[in-house]
Amino acid sequence: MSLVEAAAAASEADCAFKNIPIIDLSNISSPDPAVRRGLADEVRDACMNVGFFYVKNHGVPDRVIDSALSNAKYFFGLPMELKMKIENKTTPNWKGYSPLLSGNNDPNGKGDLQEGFEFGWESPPLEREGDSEGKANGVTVLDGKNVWPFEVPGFRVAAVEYYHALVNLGKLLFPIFALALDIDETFFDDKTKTSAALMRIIHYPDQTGPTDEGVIGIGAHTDWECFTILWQEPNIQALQVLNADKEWIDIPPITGTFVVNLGDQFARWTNDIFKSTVHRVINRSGRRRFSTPLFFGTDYGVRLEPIPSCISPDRPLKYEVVTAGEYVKAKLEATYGR
Ligand SMILES: O=C(O)CCC(=O)C(=O)O
Ligand SMILES: [Fe+2]
Repeated sequence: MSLVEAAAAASEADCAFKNIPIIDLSNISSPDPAVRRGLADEVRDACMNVGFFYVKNHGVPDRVIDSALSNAKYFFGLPMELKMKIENKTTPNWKGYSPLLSGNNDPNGKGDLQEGFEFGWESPPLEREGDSEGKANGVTVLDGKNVWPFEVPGFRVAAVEYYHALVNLGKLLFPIFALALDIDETFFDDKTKTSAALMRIIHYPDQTGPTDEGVIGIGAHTDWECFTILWQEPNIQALQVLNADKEWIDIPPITGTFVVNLGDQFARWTNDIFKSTVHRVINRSGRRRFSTPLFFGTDYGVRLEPIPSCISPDRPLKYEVVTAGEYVKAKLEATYGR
């Protein structure tokens, strides 16, 4: 069955999921093509019907996650005037700190009840603390250097180690997504040379008690890149995903997993055969919550041209072709203002 036929056969019922699949990545680097094909088939079902899946046996050590998170928690605990020294609106590339309610992912919302810290690629080894030297890959306004708080000496090293662990995982996932699309496993290699991946560390305060409907942790939105690899704080239910019946489905944290969800760039590459599914966060747990998405896109200069097998007379091209950088930049401007 062709991709377009498979997408047409994916029934409304399949997309009215009540939970999301868990995919085991133990064999992601198997030398046996049949094993990789089996994994790609699982990924393909999840991408066509849900747009979200958990991954287990992903190979990222807990120590790396814990170290980045403990530094980030210390950072978020600093006085506001210190955090605001590296506010994202003062940097040319939206890197740095974003205070509570400064971003708004849902145009119908009044602001996202979260503070965050965002950074992109930089190469280890990191020889000194503080401000970064700049991104070796930089080609567009979205690249360029990261900004780091001088007050938290271990943050940069720990966060960049975590970032690279997730970028390496993402680089293993791209060939599987390509196989799932019946294209060559190397299809994304020359489109992901500079690791156009942004990591965001997010702190959601607790939101119990009467709440303004227009203010939640992150309003209903889709992600902008190809896919997101998300770590969620254990034991706190806050993330929800919208299914085809317009029901919000809880996506609880599962120990030892990341959530992987597709974003708009994959929807554009695949003419919506891969779903970029709407999701949101509401933290009514009674505790503050942390999470870390890594948003992994194609290089900023790459045009998001649909893969030919995703177009047919019955399924004409849905999106205007733009570059990945133009797309992400427009979304950053709309979300954080400029
Ligand atoms: O915090 C989460 O669980 C999800 C965050 C998210 O959806 C985002 O930052 O795009
Ligand atoms: Fe998201």
